[in-house]
Amino acid sequence: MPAQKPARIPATVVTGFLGAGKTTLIRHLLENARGRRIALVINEFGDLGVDGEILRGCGIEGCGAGGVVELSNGCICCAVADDFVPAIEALLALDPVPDHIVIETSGLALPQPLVRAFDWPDIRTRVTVDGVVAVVDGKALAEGRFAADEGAVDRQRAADDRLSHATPLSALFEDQLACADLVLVNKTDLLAAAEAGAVAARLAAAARPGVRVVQARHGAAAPEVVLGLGIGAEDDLAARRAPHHDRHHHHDDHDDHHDGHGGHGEHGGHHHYHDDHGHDAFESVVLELPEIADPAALAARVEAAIRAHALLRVKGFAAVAGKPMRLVLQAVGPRVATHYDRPFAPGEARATRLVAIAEAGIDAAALAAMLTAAPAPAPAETA
Ligand SMILES: Nc1nc2c(ncn2[C@@H]2O[C@H](COP(=O)(O)OP(=O)(O)OP(=O)(O)O)[C@@H](O)[C@H]2O)c(=O)[nH]1
Repeated sequence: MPAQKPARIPATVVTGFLGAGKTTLIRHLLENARGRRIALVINEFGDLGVDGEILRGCGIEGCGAGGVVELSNGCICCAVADDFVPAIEALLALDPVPDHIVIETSGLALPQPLVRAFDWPDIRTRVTVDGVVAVVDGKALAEGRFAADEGAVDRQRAADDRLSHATPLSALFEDQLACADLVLVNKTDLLAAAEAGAVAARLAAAARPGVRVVQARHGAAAPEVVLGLGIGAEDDLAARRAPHHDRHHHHDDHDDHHDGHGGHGEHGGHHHYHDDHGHDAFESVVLELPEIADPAALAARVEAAIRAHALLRVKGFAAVAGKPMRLVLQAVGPRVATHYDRPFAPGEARATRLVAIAEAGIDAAALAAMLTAAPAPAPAETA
């Protein structure tokens, strides 16, 4: 007979903007789980499944052994009852049941509708929200990338004074922060100690009173700090609303305006995130490329595309001619990084696929042309 489990399984919701380090944190938690069975629910924007792949491909023993469920739809919101409840039920049906559930939300998702989903009658009796952890890219914050005055969107906003003055970026960031029970200032390796301290102080002032702010490098926070907060977040949702909703807002229940069913464009997946004003605030474009010759040339093209199209995030995998290993490409803001993670499995397609995410209005065709443009001839290999 399986050991007696507590009445309700704790679930930790990991929120945080695109590229803040959610997957990195979760990987660290799994590496340090010490026998605790952690099940994952991964919800990504864009339909590439990169995070699940990274977590499964990490080669850590027991990594994701507690079960991994992917919700392919980037926005957990009104689609919740369709996708989310069965995902949780699948994890609850595991034998033995997981000790803890960790949910990685998409970097563009609001945590509030997800927490609300735990109020669903069939879920509520069996799972409780242990806590909401907001991972923040300390470097991006220090560089002002979430500042409320970011150009393009403000112009659009100026044309419609019904709207709040928060940009989709800053509004989303505020929402994620307002929902947090713990804030993890990540990427402090890229900051001087004083800068990191200043960012942490700013976040502590912006978060709800009493919320702990801790600093981390490469998501390295101890499981004891992140898991087991025991909050029961589903019971105090009303307190978890960002101030910008009160400034100009008239919707009775804005969270339900999110539409998880992103439209599908011609570029193999074109997702939209609707902000709470009903705009398509963000979009993703999935690009399929042939095997590439030169990782550095790909990285250079991605870097140029980030500048040209103001991309917020690019990630994916590439097959490099002559290399048995799969290349992972990651870009957050202006920086592009690549590394090889694992060999392609026998029979696995040697595909190159990238997902690019930007604020709405991106010219997907021009972006695709830019990234798929025939590269300059690769430098001749010397034997
Ligand atoms: N220098 C530095 N890089 C980091 C740190 N944490 C994560 N990264 C890198 O930042 C990139 C994004 O990290 P992820 O963990 O994938 O971020 P994420 O929040 O899961 O991203 P999305 O799922 O796309 O929203 C990766 O290239 C990481 O290796 C950190 O503390 N310092």
